[in-house]
Amino acid sequence: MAKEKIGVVLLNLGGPDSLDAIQPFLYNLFSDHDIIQIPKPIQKPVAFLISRLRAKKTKKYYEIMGGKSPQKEQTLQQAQKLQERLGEDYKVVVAMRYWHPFTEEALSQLFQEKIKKIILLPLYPQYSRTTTGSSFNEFDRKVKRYIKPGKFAVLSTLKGTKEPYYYFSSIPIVKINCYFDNPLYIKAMVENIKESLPKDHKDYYFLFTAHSLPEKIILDGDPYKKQTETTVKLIMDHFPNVKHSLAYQSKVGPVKWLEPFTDQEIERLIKEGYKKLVVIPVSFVSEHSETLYELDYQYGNMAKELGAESFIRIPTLKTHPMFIETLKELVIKNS
Ligand SMILES: C=CC1=C(C)c2cc3[nH]c(cc4nc(cc5[nH]c(cc1n2)c(C)c5CCC(=O)O)C(CCC(=O)O)=C4C)c(C)c3C=C
Ligand SMILES: [Fe+2]
Ligand SMILES: [Fe+2]
Repeated sequence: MAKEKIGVVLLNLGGPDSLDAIQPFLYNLFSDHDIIQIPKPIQKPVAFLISRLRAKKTKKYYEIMGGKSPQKEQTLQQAQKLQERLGEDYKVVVAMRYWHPFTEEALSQLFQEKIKKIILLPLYPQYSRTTTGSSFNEFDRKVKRYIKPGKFAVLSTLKGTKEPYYYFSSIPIVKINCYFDNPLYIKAMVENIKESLPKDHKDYYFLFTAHSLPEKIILDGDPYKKQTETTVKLIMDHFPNVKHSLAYQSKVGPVKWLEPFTDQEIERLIKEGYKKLVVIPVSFVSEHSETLYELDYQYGNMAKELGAESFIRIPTLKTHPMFIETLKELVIKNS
C-alpha cells in the first residue's frame, strides 16, 4: 500500500526557457485578467498583439542573459532542497503561472502519489492579487479535474501499480498567502545581505527595490505595498543607522505605477552624494530578467556612468539555507 503524502506546490511566475518561448510566455501573461485588466472579450486578441510587440523589445534582455530566464532552474533547485529537508512524507512540485512547468504539469506530477493534503506555497513573500492571487486562481481552475467536490474521482494509476487510485474529494487544500514578516524569512534576508557586504558598511546606502504595481491595484486594497514596506522595516531593524529607502522597478504600460522608480532613485541618490549603493531586491527570491538585466546591466551601468563608487547588488535568496528553512517551517506549521 503506497504511503499517503502531503503535496507541496511551490508557486512562481515562470520565465521563457528559450528565445522562442518569449512571445507565448508574454501572451500567457497578458491573457491573465488577474495581472492586467483588459475587457474580457478582447483580452486574448489584445494579449496576442502586445505580446508580439513586447517580445521584440524583451528579446534583447534574454539574449544578454544567455537566451533564457534562469528562473525555472532556480525554482526547481529550491523545490529539490525543500524536498530533501521535508523528507518522504511530502511531495514537492513546482507550478509556474506563465511558462513550464504549468499548474497542470504540477498537478499531474503530484497525483502520481497518493496525496492526503495539498499546501500551496507561493515564492512571493508579499501577497499581491497579480501574483499569488493569480496563481491561486489558476490552481482552483485546474484542480477541479482532479478533485470533484462531493464525489469520488478516478485520478491516476498509483506509481508502480496497475490499480487506479480513487481520491475522495475532500483533500484539504491550504493556501499560504504571504510570509513578508516571518522571522525566519527576515533572518534569511539579513544573513544574505551581510554575506555580500563589505566589512564596514556604515557609509553605504541601502536601496531596496521591489516590483512595481499599477497604483490602482493598491488603491483597490492590494496589501503588497504595505507588506513590502514592513519587510524593509523589519530588515532595517538589524542595520541601525544605515540610510535606506525603497523604490519600485519594472513598470509596464501607460498607467500610473508605484513610485519612486528604482532608476530615478539611483540617480537622485548619486546626485545627492550617496556614491556607495547596496541594492537589495525585496520581492524576488530567484534571478531573472528584472534582476539580471534591469538591475545589474541597465541600472548598474547607469550608476557607474553617474559616478557611483560602488554598486553592490545583493543576490536573491535562491537556495539560501535559511530561506529553505523558512519554506520548511511554513510547510510544517500548515501540515
Ligand atoms: C502587466 C503587468 C504586470 C504586473 C502587474 C506585474 C507584477 C509583478 N511581476 C512580478 C514578478 C516578475 N515579473 C516578471 C516579468 C514580467 N512581468 C510583466 C508584467 C507585469 N508584472 C511582464 C510583461 C514581464 C516579462 C518581462 C518584460 O516584458 O518586461 C518576472 C521575470 C520573468 C523572468 O524573466 O523569469 C518576474 C519575476 C511581481 C513580483 C509582480 C508584482 C508584485
Ligand atoms: Fe511581472
Ligand atoms: Fe515585471
